[in-house]
Amino acid sequence: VYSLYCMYNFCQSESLGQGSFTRIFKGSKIDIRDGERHVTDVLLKELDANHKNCWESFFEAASLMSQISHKHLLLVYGINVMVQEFIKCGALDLFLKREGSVSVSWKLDVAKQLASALNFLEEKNITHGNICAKNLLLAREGDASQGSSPFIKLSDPGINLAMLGRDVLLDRIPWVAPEVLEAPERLELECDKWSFGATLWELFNGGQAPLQGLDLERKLQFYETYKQLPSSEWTELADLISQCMNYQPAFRPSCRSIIRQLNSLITSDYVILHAAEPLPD
Ligand SMILES: N#Cc1ccc(Nc2nc(N)cc(-n3cnc(CCO)c3)n2)cc1
Repeated sequence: VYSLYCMYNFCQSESLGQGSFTRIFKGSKIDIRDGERHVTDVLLKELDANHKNCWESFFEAASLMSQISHKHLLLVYGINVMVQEFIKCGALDLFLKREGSVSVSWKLDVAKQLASALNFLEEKNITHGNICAKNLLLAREGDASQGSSPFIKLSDPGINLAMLGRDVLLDRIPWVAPEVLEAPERLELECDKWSFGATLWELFNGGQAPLQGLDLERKLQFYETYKQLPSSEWTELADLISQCMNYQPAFRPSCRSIIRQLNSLITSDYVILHAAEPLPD
């Protein structure tokens, strides 16, 4: 395998000028092979903003060049780099593990933001297919004492579920909805509701992965015997999670119902009793 792990980093400062539609930068490609770092100088060619409309031909040319090789032809290392906005605090699961205790209202705020992102996707009839705390990025940590609240962004779903091998799907239990295991090519909106339930569970369990440590056989049995995740002592929350994780897709709540139930959770006295930050005196 040529390069197991390849990270591009390029410094905007080393702009080498302009092509006709492109800007070019000097960068370095870092490969780690047999535990050694190999740094290769690269040139990064970026389609400039006002020519985004011809990116197909830009990529076509690049992919053509990357498929052939000749000593007098330029080597194109790759074009499959997704460039995302860098989100300040990274993935939510790691944040929750690092942070330990965040307040119940902080968690409900994050849950509501995810629910509104799902509501938006539902209105567009778009199924995400990979809702989990790992794919929630924390743009703003939020600080109760400063009165600022957290702000999350849902990451891309990654490779389509239908393209993944069965073991990968099994390993995604309990985030992947049971019906998806049998027909991963027929993704319906309801499967995001199931994953929302599993993500709520992560959110209220310090970011730990549900069913962690179970092997694939036991994970499959969990579905085959219609099991539910260990429920929270907060019964209204446990109810919402089990409604979302209903084995009958049609019985799962709509996004509007999820948002309504989250709003009533926010007003419940459980929040006051379990505020992680000291109560205002
Ligand atoms: N310490 C630290 C730290 C790490 C990362 C970021 N920022 C950032 N920005 C993004 N656009 C995507 C991600 N990201 C993280 N894990 C995944 C894979 C699962 O989705 C994606 N992280 C900020 C701080």
